Amino acid sequence: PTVPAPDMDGVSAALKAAMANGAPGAMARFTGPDGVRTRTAGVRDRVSGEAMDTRARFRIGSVSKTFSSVVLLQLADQGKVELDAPVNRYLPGLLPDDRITVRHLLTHRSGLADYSDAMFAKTVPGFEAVRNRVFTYQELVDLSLAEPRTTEPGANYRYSNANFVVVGMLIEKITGTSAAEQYEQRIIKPLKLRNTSYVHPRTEIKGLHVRGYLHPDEAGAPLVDSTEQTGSWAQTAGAVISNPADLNTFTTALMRGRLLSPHMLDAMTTVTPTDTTQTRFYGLGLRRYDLSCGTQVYGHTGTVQGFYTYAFATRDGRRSLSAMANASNRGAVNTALGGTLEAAFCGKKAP
Ligand SMILES: C[C@@H](NC(=O)[C@@H](C)NC(=O)CCCC[C@H](NC(=O)C[NH3+])C(=O)[O-])C(=O)O
Repeated sequence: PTVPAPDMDGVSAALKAAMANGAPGAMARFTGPDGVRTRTAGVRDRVSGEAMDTRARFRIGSVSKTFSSVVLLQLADQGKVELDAPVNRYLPGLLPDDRITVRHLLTHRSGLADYSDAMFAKTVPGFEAVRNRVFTYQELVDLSLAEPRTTEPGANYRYSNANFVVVGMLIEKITGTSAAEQYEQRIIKPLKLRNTSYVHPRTEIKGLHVRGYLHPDEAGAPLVDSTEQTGSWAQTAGAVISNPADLNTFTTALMRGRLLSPHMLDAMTTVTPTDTTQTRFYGLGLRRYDLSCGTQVYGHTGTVQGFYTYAFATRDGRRSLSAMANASNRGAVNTALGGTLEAAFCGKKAP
């Protein structure tokens, strides 16, 4: 069946809207049956004034959760972990409730509180306090367990970074190697993602990269260059670095069944609603957005200091889009950037 061509003017308009709302720059890369289309706006570095560049690397935030989910689901495919088993079977005594299962982590239904809410209640002080800190997984889990749980296990969707920190612990316990090693072996090398890395706790982004800018809570206060950070507060929940081409390669390979068995990919894309709009859903470490033209796209969003990211593909993997704006703590930028999805996947609005 023919699919609508991407509305790249609409994509550009969304990037410009992201800038108008406070991003120094933004970019998008669409991959489809007619090839690759890219658009950029503004700068990747406010000091040098160097233009945004779709080859440049950046922090992808929670798109990392989909990388972590793929690794764990590959282990499930290999029979090394059972999704409906208690987490405590693999990490004895870690969680105070044996009813919390591996699947509850991947669907954000564990009830484990998100420690990042308190950590970043004051945006810039919170960031400055952790940007050079190295946390153990256990320290992050302890921060979560210090707060009340947010739901009975399995009862409600409650997004939490803690879930994917525990996923990182599971990956390392089950494989006996680091998450970095597992990303490399199972995703980065097989897909030849030459601009994707997990360098936690190193703070710099190697090679050609975008600088990210954090908006302070106080109106009118100067932007904070948040490019260098350990990302240790997020780790397997948000510390992967990538670029638009690699993200499109990743989401399309995932949807085309190159990373998981058909059974496991079906499990991953089996979703439940995350809100009452009936257009936003979550599966296993994967979001589904239902667009106005009826197209359903699968992937993840990312928010990390200085960077907003969208990385989505159609279920058949024939079309993908990744978009990034180098600002954060500015919801209007994130919303504007999200406009790239409708433009790219639904095409030009009928006149
Ligand atoms: C929601 C998003 N989640 C993620 O990407 C994870 C890794 N990021 C967060 O939890 C946001 C942490 C605060 C960022 C900071 N905000 C504040 O400090 C607010 N006081 C900022 O905006 O940079 C997702 O799944 O799409």
